[in-house]
Amino acid sequence: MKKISLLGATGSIGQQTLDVLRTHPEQFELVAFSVGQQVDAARAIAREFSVPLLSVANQADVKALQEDLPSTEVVWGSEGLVAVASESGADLLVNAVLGSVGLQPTLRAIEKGITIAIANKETLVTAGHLVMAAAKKHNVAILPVDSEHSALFQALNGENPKQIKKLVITASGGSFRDKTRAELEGVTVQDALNHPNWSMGSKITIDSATMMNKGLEVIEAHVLFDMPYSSIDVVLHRESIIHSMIEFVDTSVMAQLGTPDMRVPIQYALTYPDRLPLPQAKSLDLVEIGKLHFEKMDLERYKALHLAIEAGKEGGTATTVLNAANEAAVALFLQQKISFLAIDSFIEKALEAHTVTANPTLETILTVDVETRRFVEKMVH
Ligand SMILES: NC(=O)C1=CN([C@@H]2O[C@H](COP(=O)(O)OP(=O)(O)OC[C@H]3O[C@@H](n4cnc5c(N)ncnc54)[C@H](OP(=O)(O)O)[C@@H]3O)[C@@H](O)[C@H]2O)C=CC1
Ligand SMILES: CC(=O)[C@@H](O)[C@H](O)COP(=O)(O)O
Ligand SMILES: [Mn+2]
Repeated sequence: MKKISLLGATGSIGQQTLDVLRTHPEQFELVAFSVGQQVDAARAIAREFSVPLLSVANQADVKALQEDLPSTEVVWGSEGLVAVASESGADLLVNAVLGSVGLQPTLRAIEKGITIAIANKETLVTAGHLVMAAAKKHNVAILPVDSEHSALFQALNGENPKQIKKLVITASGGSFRDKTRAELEGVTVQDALNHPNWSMGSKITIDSATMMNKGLEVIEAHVLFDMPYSSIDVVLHRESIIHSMIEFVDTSVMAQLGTPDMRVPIQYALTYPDRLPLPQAKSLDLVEIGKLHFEKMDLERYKALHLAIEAGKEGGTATTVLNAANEAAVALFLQQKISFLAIDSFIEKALEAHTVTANPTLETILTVDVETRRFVEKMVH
């Protein structure tokens, strides 16, 4: 039995992780999990999987949950996330929490030698150098869950990374892929949440619509595969069937394909290097699909992708600012306090106002993260 801890159990990735655990009860044991606000769902998960450790976001929820769940220790807040990640005796942490709040639990789990299955891309964007250095020091595997990075990892399949010529990351184009930039004036939250191919949490769905998701993924690929930005391409592929590709030095291209279903990369990270059947996933039928389409990515149309690539090239705290500004701006858009087009202009302003620190410490990253969120929030008041 592999012991699993799960950050973000009530989210889109968290729920699909639980679905994988339900499919293979003989393989996996859930030893700890966290939620944010959804305490009723937490109660149900703790009971269904008989979980000994649970963390919630708010201290106010602890007492009632503890009374209802006598066999579960209930903890809370940022220390609670660290406890779930690193103090539950897990063999593997699935980090499916949203945002850079996932950074410290990830670092603490790595220090304990726990394998990391990472969906939480914000952690790799805000402080990828710290995560990868810690993983190297403690000889811990960082297994990608994000569909594109899982695809790259599967396409690489243990071959020598030095023989990669370039990575090609595919992008669906998001909710507004058929609109010009001028047509984005006045689009609503509801319009933006209507992703053509994937059912995901709100924040990442907005990131897909701005194309910041692909920007974060380019940085994530740079961090995970140690590739220069000049060797990472993005191509628009509206069907989301090819999840990404690697071109090797001899021009041979390895791609990973499949119906868009996050349970596949989630399960692969849980079972790696083995595979297990996943009966609920639909087999790919290329004849039924007929045609796959590819288009050049327009960096003027998708300003957020351009900002992300530039921040990635700059390095240091530039990606911390990019991520924190994006998290804050997307939250404001979801609260209908700013327009869709304000998202990338707020991020641009935050980047312009920031003086980059190279090779930042954890303390610097946490400070820059907080300051950037304040900077963005002040722009609406
Ligand atoms: N959804 C997808 O298909 C994909 C997602 N990802 C990445 O995976 C991560 C999760 O995405 P997704 O599942 O869509 O997100 P969701 O919004 O669906 O879920 C987020 C989870 O994190 C919890 N959470 C949010 N904020 C906090 C906080 N401050 N403290 C503690 N817990 C918190 C939520 O708790 P609650 O709901 O109880 O408040 C929930 O369990 C993101 O980094 C995303 O980019 C990557 C690839 C694909
Ligand atoms: C499922 C997944 O990995 C998402 O990150 C997905 O890639 C979003 O789609 P686009 O950002 O390509 O629209
Ligand atoms: Mn992705």
